[in-house]
Amino acid sequence: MLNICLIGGGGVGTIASLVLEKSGRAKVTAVLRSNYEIVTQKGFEIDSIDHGKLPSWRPSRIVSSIAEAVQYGPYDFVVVTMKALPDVYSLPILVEPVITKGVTGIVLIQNGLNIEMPLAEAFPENVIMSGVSMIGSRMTGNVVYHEDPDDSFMGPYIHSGLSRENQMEKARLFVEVYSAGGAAKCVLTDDITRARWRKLLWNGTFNTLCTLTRLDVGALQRGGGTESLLRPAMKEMLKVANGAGYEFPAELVDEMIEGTPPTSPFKPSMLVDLEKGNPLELEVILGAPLRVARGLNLETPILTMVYEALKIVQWGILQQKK
Ligand SMILES: NC(=O)C1=CN([C@@H]2O[C@H](COP(=O)(O)OP(=O)(O)OC[C@H]3O[C@@H](n4cnc5c(N)ncnc54)[C@H](OP(=O)(O)O)[C@@H]3O)[C@@H](O)[C@H]2O)C=CC1
Ligand SMILES: CC(C)(CO)C(=O)C(=O)O
Repeated sequence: MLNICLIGGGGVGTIASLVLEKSGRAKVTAVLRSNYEIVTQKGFEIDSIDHGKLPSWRPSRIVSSIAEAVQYGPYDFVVVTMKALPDVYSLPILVEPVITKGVTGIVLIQNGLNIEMPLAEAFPENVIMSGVSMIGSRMTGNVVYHEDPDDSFMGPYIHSGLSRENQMEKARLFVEVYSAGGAAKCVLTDDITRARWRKLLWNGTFNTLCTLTRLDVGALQRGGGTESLLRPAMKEMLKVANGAGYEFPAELVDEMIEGTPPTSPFKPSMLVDLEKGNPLELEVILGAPLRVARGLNLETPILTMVYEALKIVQWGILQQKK
């Protein structure tokens, strides 16, 4: 039985806890924050495309802080399903109390690029892995509405502190357990960064342009944004990915745009965060690839303008939070 600490009981984290517990091979201690009280009292009310309706579900244990979770360690894995916000908090400092050197695998199920790097630097004797998830799952209070299947790539972020085999083994174990819990699809990959770049083509453009215009993905296109901003921005992202050594065909841009029809009322997570007044995952979704572009001397005029504008939006959100 794996002992797992999961931090972040939102849309993704609740479904991940459920899947891990359903495997019968893991006990989850979930660290909750704003929804701690309500979930303790009522459980999570889940409506899931993969798992059906669960009126009052709880993981093995719920705690209100990482400090409280420490006593239930050591953990085989710490799963992080908070928003990736390196400009707001330091993840290595936050998780440090629940990490046992050489033992605990750290799993980041989050959007963005290079999110694993600071953890690999802080914990060179631990396996760091991450998940690129295509799930659609939203949380309000204790209510989870999971509408798109839990479909992900997971794999180790290979670093020099441990043997490659050791890192692949630990990641394989996590994927095995996650798959056993009834996730729609969970595929082990030895190149998680490639999966991250591919998803960034969508997140780096749809998420950011919808947030800037405050429009859903359909309205962004119906309003005339496809040829003026969306496609050129996605081509810039493709150029940076290719420059970084992650080759994708030019047709992938058309495929991604065609796969997101102008009739869709879908709001990307960054727009949802803006509407809730929450910080945006701007640095990992757009800042990180643009830093790669700068290092490669690649021009990204549209993405750079979008990034600079959203940095000001982020500043406004963080001022409100103070
Ligand atoms: N939702 C989706 O469909 C998808 C999301 N993703 C990615 O998955 C990641 C998670 O997203 P999502 O589940 O939607 O995010 P949510 O905002 O729904 O959930 C994040 C949770 O983390 C909690 N949290 C934040 N900081 C702490 C802390 N210090 N201690 C304990 N809990 C904390 C938040 O609590 P509080 O309420 O107190 O802020 C919140 O419950 C993101 O990187 C997102 O981009 C990827 C694909 C799809
Ligand atoms: C692509 C999508 C919708 C994941 O399912 C996403 O990652 C987001 O909204 O940020």
